[in-house]
Amino acid sequence: MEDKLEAFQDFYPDDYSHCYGCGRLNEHGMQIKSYWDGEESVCRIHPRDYYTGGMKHIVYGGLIASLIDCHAAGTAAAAKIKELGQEMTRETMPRFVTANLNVNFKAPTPIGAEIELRGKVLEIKGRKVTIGVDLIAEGVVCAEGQALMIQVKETL
Ligand SMILES: CCCCCCCCCCCCCCCC(=O)SCCNC(=O)CCNC(=O)[C@H](O)C(C)(C)COP(=O)(O)OP(=O)(O)OC[C@H]1O[C@@H](n2cnc3c(N)ncnc32)[C@H](O)[C@@H]1OP(=O)(O)O
Repeated sequence: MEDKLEAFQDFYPDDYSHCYGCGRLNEHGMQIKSYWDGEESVCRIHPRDYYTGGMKHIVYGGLIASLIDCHAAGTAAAAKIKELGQEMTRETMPRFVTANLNVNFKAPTPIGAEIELRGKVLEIKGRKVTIGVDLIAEGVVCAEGQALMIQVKETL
């Protein structure tokens, strides 16, 4: 039976599915999955307990940045295809890479808690899509990110 495709990342073609954060074909990666939830995008993940940041009970900041980055990349692709009025398919899904990423770390992110990433499309300007992402754990916004994603030219 064919796999059911539904997360944004499921629509990345095989050649583009090796990202450590979001590539479904990277067996060592986090394989995050992002979805629409109304006008926002959402991703939920339980990072493994060895992603510690200095102290045993705190998530590593680089991992937090990676999660925000990959959720923003998926959201940018999904937002662009929505703007074009097209369906997500492996043939049509545009590919975006990060040109700029800013993360504000607001509170320690506890290890062991489910992390929720909520993305908002802030601007779509041609190939440039700006996404804001809140990273939430135990009801607290632990980090806020903003990413400028650029659609790669060969996928236009
Ligand atoms: C490349 C091949 C790999 C393909 C893979 C695809 C993978 C799809 C699967 C998903 C995977 C997800 C992965 C997670 C997200 C990463 O982690 S991606 C990895 C980290 N990011 C990178 O490696 C990107 C490295 N940088 C680059 O390749 C190129 O600089 C970029 C970002 C593609 C831009 O190059 P370009 O297409 O030649 O852009 P260019 O025409 O110069 O500029 C376009 C516009 O963007 C603006 N711009 C460009 N860079 C910046 C910047 N840093 N700051 C502000 N504005 C900027 C320009 O000013 C310009 O604006 P306008 O004049 O149009 O208003």
